[in-house]
Parts: sequence; structure tokens; C-alpha cells
Amino acid sequence: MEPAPGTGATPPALEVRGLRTQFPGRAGVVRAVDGVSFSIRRGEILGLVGESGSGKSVTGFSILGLVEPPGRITAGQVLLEGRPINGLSGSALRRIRGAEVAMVFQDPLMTLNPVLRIGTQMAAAVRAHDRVSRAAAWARAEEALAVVGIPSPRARLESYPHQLSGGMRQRVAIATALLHRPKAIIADEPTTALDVSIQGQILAEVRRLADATGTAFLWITHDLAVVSSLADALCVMYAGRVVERGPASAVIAAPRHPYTVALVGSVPSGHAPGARLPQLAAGLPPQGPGGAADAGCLFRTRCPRATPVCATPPPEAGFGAGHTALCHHPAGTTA
Ligand SMILES: Nc1ncnc2c1ncn2[C@@H]1O[C@H](COP(=O)(O)OP(=O)(O)OP(=O)(O)O)[C@@H](O)[C@H]1O
Repeated sequence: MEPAPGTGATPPALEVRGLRTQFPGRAGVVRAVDGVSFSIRRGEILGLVGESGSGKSVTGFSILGLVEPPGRITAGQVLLEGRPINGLSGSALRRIRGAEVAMVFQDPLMTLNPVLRIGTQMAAAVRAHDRVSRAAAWARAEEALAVVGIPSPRARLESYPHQLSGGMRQRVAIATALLHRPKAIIADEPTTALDVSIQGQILAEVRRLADATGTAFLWITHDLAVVSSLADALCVMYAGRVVERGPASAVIAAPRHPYTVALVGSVPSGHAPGARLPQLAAGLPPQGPGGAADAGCLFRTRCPRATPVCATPPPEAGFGAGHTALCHHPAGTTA
């Protein structure tokens, strides 16, 4: 998850640097994504976790250049294997989307056309980027369904989306995302709507696919139980900012930012995957006059450890192995 050190190192599969995305709001500008940075290596799964409204989905859309006006990206860079992709023209971005970086949504029906057979739409997805015959495209689609563990893939190609279960539809969406062996897949709550055992099967499959294909995954979820079993690394978002990051096991075993402490503490052991994180407060915290950026810690109004210094920019405290928290008073310290 750490940025590639120095020159000559293999660049991360996906890297986001200082991303800022905002929307005009009635009370001023909503800084939905406020200076987010992370990197994901080949085959790595990075969990992006936080409560509703923390900016996870907008981060995913921003990476793909899919933020609709009046929302806009005001700063930052998105790099795929070291190559900047934001700021590219619409047609250049369309070539990259689907082929080099793909997205899987919570509702596969967002990407599956209900009136077309699975094979027709997957073959079209193949042919959108590769000049191959219709038969070859169907063969690639069949192979992709087999890869994600769909039984009788040839027969399934003939099905319409409504003839498949929710879990099967999500596997189709993942298979479609994998068709072009993208460098990265952004998965936004892809298993949230599924029952726990199906969810577990798909998570195991995703882990295997990341290892086998080298595709990097950004796994967006509110469900700490999901990422604790799936992700290699975690970024915890609060109010548009990454407040803690590090190896998933370290962040969950020893959370340092008081917000992460609250999140982890709210998930009892034996917690059923899929249960929502408690809403710690409604929406984003208030911003400065006219939506001006508040450079202090935005969690301070809800934080049991807050002191007056928390109104000033929080330092990045390090705990080894890439585990850091943006906090004046991280847990486990006496500061
Ligand atoms: N199209 C939009 N117009 C205005 N504000 C928006 C828009 N999309 C998102 N926002 C705001 O941006 C902030 C971040 O939203 P985002 O959807 O990224 O949160 P999230 O962490 O993905 O939450 P959830 O899990 O509920 O999807 C929220 O305050 C939201 O209201």
C-alpha cells in the first residue's frame, strides 16, 4: 500500500495522489473527497472503509472520471501503473475504462442490461476493446464465467439477468470486469446485498482472482467484517479524508485513530458480515464559513480524546509497517 519507493521501483497498479472532489451544497461547498491518497500493488486488495457519506463512492467515481457536474475534481492525480489517467480526454478515458480499470457496483443490474442475454452483453464488452470475432468473444465470455466459479458457463451465457440469482449476477459482473484483465477493479459494496454464505464464497473467489491475475482491487465497503477477512490493507475514511491506513490486520487489531477505534469497537467479535456500521452522527461535520476547509481534525467534535490542539492540522503518527493515523492523540499513546 505504501507509495513505490524511489525511482526504478515497479509502480503501484493504482495510485491516487491528493484527490479532491467537491459538490456545491446549500451551506457551501461539500468536500466529498478532501485530499485522498493511496496506492495499491498488483494483486493487492485495499479496503476503503467508513460510514455512510464519508466519501468512499465519490472516490471510486473520481478515479474513473465519472463524477457528474456540478460535482468536480479540483485536485489530485490518478495513476495506473505510473501513468496519469485523470485529465485524459473523454475518448481516451473510455478506452481505459473497462479495459484497464473496471468497476463493480452493489447492484449488478446497474451494469447488466435486463433485455440482453448474458453472452450477448459480455461478448459486446469483449468487442468494445478487442477486435475479435463474435464466436471468439462468446468463448472469452464463457471462459470468464468459468473463472469466477459459475457452473455450466455455456448455458448461463444464454440466460437473461433476471434468470440468475443475485449472487450469480454479481459473479457475472465480476467476470465482465475481469474480461480484459484490468490493472485494477474498483468494487463498490459488491457483496452488501447478498446473503452471508454467498458473500463468503464470492470474497474467497475474489481473493483467489487477485492472487491469480495480479489485478489490484479497491474494495469499498461500510462492512468492517468483510474487509477484515478480505483486504490486505485498509484505508479508513472520515468526512472525505483518510484518517488511518495500514495493513488490515494491524488496523483491526490495534486501531489508532479514535474514529477507527469507535468503528472497530462497534463490531463485536462474531459480528455478522453485512451489518451496517453504526451511524456515529448524521452526515458530514459542519465546515467553515462558506464551506471553507477546516484544517483541524474533523472528528474532534465527536472525539473522546479531543483537546484544543485538535483544531489544528493533525500530524501523521506512525506505528510501523506502514500503519499511520492522522491524529494528535492516537490510541495507545499518552499524548
Ligand atoms: N451528486 C452529488 N451531489 C451532491 N453531493 C453529493 C453527490 N454525491 C455525493 N455527494 C456527497 O458527497 C459525500 C460523500 O458521498 P459518498 O457517496 O461518496 O459516501 P459513501 O462513503 O460512499 O457513503 P455510502 O456508503 O452511503 O454510499 C456525501 O456528503 C454526499 O452527500
